Amino acid sequence: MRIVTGEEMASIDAITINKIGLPGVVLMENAGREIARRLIDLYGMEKRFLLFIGKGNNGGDGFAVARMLKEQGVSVLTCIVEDEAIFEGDAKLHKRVYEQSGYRWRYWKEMNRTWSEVLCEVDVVVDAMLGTGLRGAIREPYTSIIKKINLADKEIVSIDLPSGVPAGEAEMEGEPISADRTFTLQLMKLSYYLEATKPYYGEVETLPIGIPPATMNHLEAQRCVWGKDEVVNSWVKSNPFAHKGSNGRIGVIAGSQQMPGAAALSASAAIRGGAGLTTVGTVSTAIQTVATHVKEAMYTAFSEQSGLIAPTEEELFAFYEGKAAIAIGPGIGRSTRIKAMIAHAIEHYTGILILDADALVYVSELHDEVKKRRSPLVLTPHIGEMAHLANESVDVVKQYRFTIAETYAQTYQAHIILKGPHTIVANPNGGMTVNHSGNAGLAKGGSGDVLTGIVTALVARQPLETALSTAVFLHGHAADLLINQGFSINSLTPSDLIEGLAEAYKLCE
Ligand SMILES: NC(=O)C1=CN([C@@H]2O[C@H](COP(=O)(O)OP(=O)(O)OC[C@H]3O[C@@H](n4cnc5c(N)ncnc54)[C@H](OP(=O)(O)O)[C@@H]3O)[C@@H](O)[C@H]2O)[C@@H](O)CC1
Ligand SMILES: Nc1ncnc2c1ncn2[C@@H]1O[C@H](COP(=O)(O)OP(=O)(O)O)[C@@H](O)[C@H]1O
Ligand SMILES: [K+]
Repeated sequence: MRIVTGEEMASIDAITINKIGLPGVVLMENAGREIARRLIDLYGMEKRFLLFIGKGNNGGDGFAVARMLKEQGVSVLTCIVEDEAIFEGDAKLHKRVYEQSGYRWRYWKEMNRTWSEVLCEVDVVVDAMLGTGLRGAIREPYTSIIKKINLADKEIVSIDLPSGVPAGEAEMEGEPISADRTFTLQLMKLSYYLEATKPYYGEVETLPIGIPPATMNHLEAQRCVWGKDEVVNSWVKSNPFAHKGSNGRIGVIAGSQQMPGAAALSASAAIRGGAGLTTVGTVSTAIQTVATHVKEAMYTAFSEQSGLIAPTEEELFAFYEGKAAIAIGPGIGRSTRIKAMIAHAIEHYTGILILDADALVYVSELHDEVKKRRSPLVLTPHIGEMAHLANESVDVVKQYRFTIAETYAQTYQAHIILKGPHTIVANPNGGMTVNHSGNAGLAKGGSGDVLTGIVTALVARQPLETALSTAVFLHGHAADLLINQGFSINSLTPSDLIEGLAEAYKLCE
């Protein structure tokens, strides 16, 4: 499913109406029917509804919902927010149909006088005030009404968007509706995936309103949800005659004297993640520790300096030999020799190169080398690392994570896995996916090392772009399954996660 901004949704609506020829009033009728059906499913026939109607098309949806609820005998109070509001187009037609059906509405100004009595008569507030047409700071009378609704201690259901929440990356200006539930129409809205705006949505359900997929081909940004269906449908089954070599020879350059664990986590995750042959390149002291935990891997002891790897050029070329993918970063630490190694890999390694953690620190100093690279490069930053790469503040990256990941991926022709809740995968061709698995149990040192292992294993045996999105999904899915099996969010560990992959991978098999 696509993820869109308000402007993109408006262009899709316009193509549906003007080119495909499906009138806007039909879309509104569809929205009304779907929402009324879901409201009755969820709350039953006995609950009393109060609908707030804005003067744009979001309000038009509201009239359609109110009419359909009333037709079925449900109790509905309908309130037009703006005094003397002039309705136009599709919203005007739905207002007229509502009125001609014999149903009444009141203005807010009048309802406000008896607000406490009104509240005693209703159970659920339905917010059809502002949708994708919101521009700038929330104005009166919406500001005061939103405040009153939020304070009313009633169940709140928003249509399309919680009123006052922008659909895209624009910053929120003013207090929006704090919904318990949002029925978003046809496509997911981008602000659902942003830290500042997601909490206002409550539970989200996407309802179809009859917009054909052909109306979306013109969109420059190709953002899609990556969930179970996408994982299963894109999975390329392994050949039953596969051997360890054909299942992917990969390398993990990770760990140091101080941090051998990072190498163990990445390597075990790669092995559990399906890699045929995994070689770990690290310092000799780490090998002793890691090898007792990761028995299936092979090991290369690199030259070292002060407890950190400092591989020679010969050692690096030998390590690259025959490997479909190599990940560099977890626990390697920082030094000029490490920077030289990253530069070398970017320039000379011709397989799929994955850079994570400490390796990312040097990428912003190696942007010229990155631009010259012709083989695939995957970067796996969390928000802080992305801020460093893009030379922006963490707050800016949080607010504009889609734009920043997309721009970076296109500028440097790199695949970006921007981690966090709803991890984004941005590909150099402009395609982006947003992950729908995972939970706060992953917010623990080492979870990223596990992801790197899974990514490295999968890119060696699945098509690159789907491998990245699927690796992110399976990482989160393993965490979700463990929580369902009774693990607590607080005590979940990256090692549990690696064990959990066995169950998570069943989805694909
Ligand atoms: N036929 C269709 O196209 C379909 C559309 N659909 C539905 O329509 C929604 C989009 O409709 P839309 O574009 O009319 O905008 P909408 O969200 O109702 O708001 C516009 C109104 O808000 C006002 N306003 C703006 N900013 C404001 C602010 N800061 N503070 C206060 N007021 C502000 C603005 O006032 P103005 O600035 O023009 O005076 C105008 O009156 C979409 O979310 C979906 O629900 C679906 O049914 C499918 C078919
Ligand atoms: N609250 C959360 N919900 C979902 N996923 C999360 C959450 N917090 C962290 N994660 C995931 O856990 C991983 C953490 O990676 P990273 O920040 O690199 O940590 P580490 O330092 O452990 O390597 C990422 O895949 C991230 O998407
Ligand atoms: K709304």
